[in-house]
Amino acid sequence: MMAKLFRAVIMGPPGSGKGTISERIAQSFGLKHLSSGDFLRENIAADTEAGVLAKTYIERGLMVPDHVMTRLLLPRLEEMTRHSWLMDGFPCTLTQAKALNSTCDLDLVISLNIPYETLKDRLSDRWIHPGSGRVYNMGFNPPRVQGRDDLSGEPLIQHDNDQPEALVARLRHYKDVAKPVIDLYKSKGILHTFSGTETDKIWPYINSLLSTKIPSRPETDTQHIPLP
Ligand SMILES: Nc1ncnc2c1ncn2[C@@H]1O[C@H](COP(=O)(O)OP(=O)(O)OP(=O)(O)O)[C@@H](O)[C@H]1O
Ligand SMILES: Nc1nc2c(ncn2[C@@H]2O[C@H](COP(=O)(O)OP(=O)(O)O)[C@@H](O)[C@H]2O)c(=O)[nH]1
Repeated sequence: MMAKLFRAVIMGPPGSGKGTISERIAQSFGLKHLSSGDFLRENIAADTEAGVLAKTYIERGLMVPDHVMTRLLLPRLEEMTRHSWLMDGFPCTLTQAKALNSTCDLDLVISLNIPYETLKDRLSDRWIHPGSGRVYNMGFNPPRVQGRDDLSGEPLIQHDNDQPEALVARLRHYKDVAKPVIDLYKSKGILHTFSGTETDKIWPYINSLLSTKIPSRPETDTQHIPLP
């Protein structure tokens, strides 16, 4: 059991490696990796009222409105009083960040700062297993069988909005909405920014930062567990 509960958020533009790094953190430090995208997909699959609503936005390549996100996520976080977690994909906006603030005290925020050319290259080569949200990259972490998810064997797909034509608008939007969130966490003294073009080079810095903040690693809690 961890001595003290630890709550962290990872932020960054599309393709910056949030999901990839979150998995490593979950494996190394035993935090639960919570992903807003996974949580939305679960709600969509379960046909919940919020899931049906969220789907109409996601299908159009739009962000889900703040009130839908907070209504979905905050009650689940409130249930996790006995767990340490790392949240990936939430908060995205200042409204979401303020709502999260009223629910819990964050210990740390990781912000990934990755050059545009790198994001473009990675995303144009990102393949996704739509059922689980597992991601692959044909150069960096290819699936064992080309075009197939490692666990289910189901086909992988690419998202239109990962292609360069959509990326510029997505990045501009990310910068606009994320800036006040980053400023908020900076003013609280909990923001740690990591820059670079390769996850494998950034990872040791994140690893050593977290090693100073999370002394022990529980033997349980080692898997990626999407929100229930
Ligand atoms: N915090 C959030 N606020 C609003 N919409 C969200 C949020 N998190 C996820 N979404 C919606 O769910 C979709 C899927 O999210 P997910 O994080 O899996 O993928 P993504 O958009 O490809 O992000 P990234 O490229 O950064 O991994 C998003 O495109 C967006 O429409
Ligand atoms: N070439 C390369 N690809 C990477 C690297 N890190 C992550 N990726 C891939 O880049 C894509 C985006 O990473 P992901 O973790 O999904 O980023 P997110 O959108 O911020 O969650 C995925 O296809 C990853 O497999 C890296 O250092 N080099």
